[in-house]
Amino acid sequence: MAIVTESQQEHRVDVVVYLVDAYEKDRFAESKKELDALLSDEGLASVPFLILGKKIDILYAASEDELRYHLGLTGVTTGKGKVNLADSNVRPIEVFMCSIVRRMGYGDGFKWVSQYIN
Ligand SMILES: Nc1nc2c(ncn2[C@@H]2O[C@H](COP(=O)(O)OP(=O)(O)OP(=O)(O)O)[C@@H](O)[C@H]2O)c(=O)[nH]1
Repeated sequence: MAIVTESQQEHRVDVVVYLVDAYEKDRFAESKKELDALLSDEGLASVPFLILGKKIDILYAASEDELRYHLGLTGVTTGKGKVNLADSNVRPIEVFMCSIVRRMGYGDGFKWVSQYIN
């Protein structure tokens, strides 16, 4: 599932938040296909992508590295913390793991992506 937020006035997309169920490993291929389509959308070329791997509270959910691998993001993600990409042509993209029921993880992701929204 992707949540695309647009600024009200300019109809400009500010960020893509892409949610993947870390527990449903048999759907990773499908998730990768959808994600790849969004990543190659010219209209989103410079838009930051926050990938949220959810349901990590469930036993056997994929680890962050596993999810990164299955989504084809190994070596592609741009780094957590403060990473200045303003002078580069690199689109910010990062994976954060979370549990909605335990209310954990997603805050770090939104904090990370907020540094790239003007
Ligand atoms: N344990 C757990 N349950 C969650 C989490 N996030 C959502 N759920 C529950 O999972 C159920 C289905 O919600 P989602 O998976 O978010 O819904 P969805 O993505 O529209 O469903 P699918 O398209 O079928 O994957 C609901 O009962 C949620 O409360 C989580 O992080 N941990």
